[in-house]
Amino acid sequence: MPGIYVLAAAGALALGVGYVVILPIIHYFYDPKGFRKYPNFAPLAGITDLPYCYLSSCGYRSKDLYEAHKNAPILRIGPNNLSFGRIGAVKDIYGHNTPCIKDIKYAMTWGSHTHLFDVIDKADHAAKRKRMSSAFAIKNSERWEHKVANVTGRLVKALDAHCTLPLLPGQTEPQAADVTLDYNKWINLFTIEAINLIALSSTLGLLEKGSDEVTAQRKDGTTYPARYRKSQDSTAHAQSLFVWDYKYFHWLSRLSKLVPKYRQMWKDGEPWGDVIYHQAVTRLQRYQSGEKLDDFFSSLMEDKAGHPNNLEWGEIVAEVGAIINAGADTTAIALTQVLDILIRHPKYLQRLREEVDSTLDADEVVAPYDKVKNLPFLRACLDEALRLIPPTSAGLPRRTPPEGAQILNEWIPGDTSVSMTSYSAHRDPEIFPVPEEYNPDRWMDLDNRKRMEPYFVPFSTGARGCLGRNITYLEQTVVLATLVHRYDFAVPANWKLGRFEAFNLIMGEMPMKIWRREKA
Ligand code: HEM
Repeated sequence: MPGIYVLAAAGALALGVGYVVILPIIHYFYDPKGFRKYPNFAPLAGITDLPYCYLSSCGYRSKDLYEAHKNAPILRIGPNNLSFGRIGAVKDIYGHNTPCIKDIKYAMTWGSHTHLFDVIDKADHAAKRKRMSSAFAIKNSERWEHKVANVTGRLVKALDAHCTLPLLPGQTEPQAADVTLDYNKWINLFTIEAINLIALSSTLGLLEKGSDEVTAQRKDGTTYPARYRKSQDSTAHAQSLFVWDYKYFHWLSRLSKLVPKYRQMWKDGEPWGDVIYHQAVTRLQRYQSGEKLDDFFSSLMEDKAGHPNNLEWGEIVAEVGAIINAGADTTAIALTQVLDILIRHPKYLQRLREEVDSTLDADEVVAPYDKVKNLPFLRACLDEALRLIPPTSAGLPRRTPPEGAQILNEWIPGDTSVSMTSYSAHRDPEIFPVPEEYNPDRWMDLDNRKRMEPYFVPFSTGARGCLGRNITYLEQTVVLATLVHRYDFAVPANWKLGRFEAFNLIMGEMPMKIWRREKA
């Protein structure tokens, strides 16, 4: 009798191995889509998605892909997954007329309801986008300037408390005791507060307590303390390692919990859903008590004429999550990078200061948006940083329609996963000469700007392009102008900003000495 069990177990094992290993190998040689003509990004990429998962654990996936694309316009990065490395692919994959839709990668992390960011179906997306787009329109975004000014004022108060005396004449490096600030931490607290105020009229008090500790709430109503940024980043980090293998994502996620490092990562990420839920419930209670507030939540609940949208509660929670998720870390990454780059390019920092100083009064604390929104060099500095290191550098996965699609003059069969990184797009030397150089001047000539803009895709492009563009420029413009007007900065010698690419980049600490400028 035991022999039968052994035989059955051996049979099951053989079937399992056949399914997981042998079938993909047969499929690779059978090659129904003709993908073997494309170079593999890694030796086994035609057979399994695991090499791409491995690449995701290495640090900066998009940068590595860019290097690999130098000799190959199209790379096979998984059995059914092609990466494009020439700029013409941007329009074909992401442009307004693309037949491609978001790939099933987005469905891997669906909750009970889809939201604006992860919905795949075109009609469902159009309905969601229409509901939210008036709130995101430039006129409305600018209406929220007072919210951005409020949070910037609170950031200034916190930074003032970290100020030290100016560097001595001739001193180029800060003393260790003067490095009082992790700028990246504070700018994250700023963007979390800003998006929660804009989206939900909520103030979390993070800039006052200097930490990301908030309340999380389970579906049964019980609450517990949680870390906002840590749970958001850990979720993003853990998901980004395995999500590229659509077939085995859930298995790999479970298996990874056997490794202490990943188990801890998933655990740290657990409160994220409950953090969002608490924010949504708190705002709903205010809505139900009749408070009239000017924020995104109001657009979710009612249309412009004040008629109820009658969304299911699960969808409301999902949309709240999408906005506060998409709207904070991206802007924090941009603001961290641009300051880091400017500190390393003092001549541009000086030019920016002169431009900002020429429009702000010496004692003005928070830069009024009206005064700084059209400063050309300020915008050039921001755009050049977004070009050089896009906060979302990643190849955003799209899926060709069943009948296939023409990409980069190649016919790509249906239901294929396709992508191009903005990191590569921004390095096309024909469009952006000397692409590795930080050169804000390339944005100063209007004709040149017009020529580059179609290929400048930090916010992606087309129907699925970023809706929060106006809001992030509002935040970035006000904050950067305020900071360079009021402070001077120095970072330790030999220190380098750390980056890990999850879906967006996750930035390391930015240790800094900060002091008030004499004239401000
Ligand atoms: C520097 C800042 C930002 C960058 C670099 C950025 C980048 C992007 C990118 C690349 C996408 C496309 C993602 C994809 O196809 O998977 C996107 C979509 C989106 N972003 Fe942003 N974003 C930024 C700020 C914001 C802000 C502040 C908000 C909200 C207030 C926001 C809300 C959204 C939403 C809702 C979508 C989904 C749009 C749709 O699918 O219709 N983003 N963003």
